[in-house]
Amino acid sequence: MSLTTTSNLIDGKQTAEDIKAEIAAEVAALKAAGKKVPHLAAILVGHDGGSETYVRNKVLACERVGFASTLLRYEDDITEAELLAKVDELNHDPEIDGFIVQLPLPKHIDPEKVIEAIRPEKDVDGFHPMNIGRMVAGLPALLPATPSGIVELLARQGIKTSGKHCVVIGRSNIVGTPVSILLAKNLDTANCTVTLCHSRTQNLAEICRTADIVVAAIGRPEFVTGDMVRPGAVVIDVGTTRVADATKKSGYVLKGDVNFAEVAPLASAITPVPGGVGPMTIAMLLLNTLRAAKGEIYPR
Ligand SMILES: Nc1nc2c(c(=O)[nH]1)N[C@@H](CN(C=O)c1ccc(C(=O)N[C@@H](CCC(=O)O)C(=O)O)cc1)CN2
Ligand SMILES: [Mg+2]
Repeated sequence: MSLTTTSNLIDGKQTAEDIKAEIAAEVAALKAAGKKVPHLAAILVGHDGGSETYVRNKVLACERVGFASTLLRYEDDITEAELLAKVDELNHDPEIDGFIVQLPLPKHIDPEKVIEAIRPEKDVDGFHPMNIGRMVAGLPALLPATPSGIVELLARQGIKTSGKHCVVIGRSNIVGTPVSILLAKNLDTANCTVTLCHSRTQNLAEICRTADIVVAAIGRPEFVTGDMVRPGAVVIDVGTTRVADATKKSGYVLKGDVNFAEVAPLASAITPVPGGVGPMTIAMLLLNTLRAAKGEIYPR
């Protein structure tokens, strides 16, 4: 049987819609019970095109599920001290259940310092060391959205992970490192044997070919080529790089970290870009906001 058909596509967009419908039903129930609806705030610094899109989509997603949302925009000359003061205001604002600071930040601002300044119970990105530490320890935590979105996507597609060899390419704090930890956890939706590869890994292609599941999160367009993937592997593409293309109205095309034309015919299942992991990131952010509002992880 040929695997070259679209039947091996993992529809992250639809899965994210399903999750949003579940969240919307919970919000409707909260409303019906006379309770406050969850309120997400987002801080956006500067005018990066990708960040503008992602934050806009986060605000639209809040509307979709019935959350309140607040967007706080600052120019890219905001000082680190000023930004930390805004974070502190949100930390102490009883109306706000959770908030994010969109990354990347301008070079003069230390993202680690900003992330550490967010109260863990409002850290709906799941980036604070307290949430990362709790995740590593297997304690209830607000989990980082893209990693938990990948695990959820595999689970909802019925893709078996237990005992499988998963090769993660990329060790960022946002995706590669946390997803490698999550996938190795003793959970029904994980239980993988994980190899974490990065820019210094030797024999990367060879290691990749041993994978049952490849997670490409290296931020290099079309890095994973056909010769790196074992026929029948599951391929999860986290990359969303805007590559200049004068023939497009937008001036760019969106490229994943996987050479889709080469890899899709080999893979038993593969996420597209767009429409794969990206929408799951936003759905899981909403889920974290609901959890924060309900005090599920850190009781109020
Ligand atoms: N504070 C945060 N900053 C960043 C995060 C994050 O989780 N929190 N992750 C990425 C960007 N990101 C979310 O913020 C994100 C990236 C991509 C998508 C997405 O839906 N992509 C679409 C395509 C959209 C487009 O046209 O560009 C897709 O893949 O279908 C959502 C969220 C870095 N920063
Ligand atoms: Mg995607």
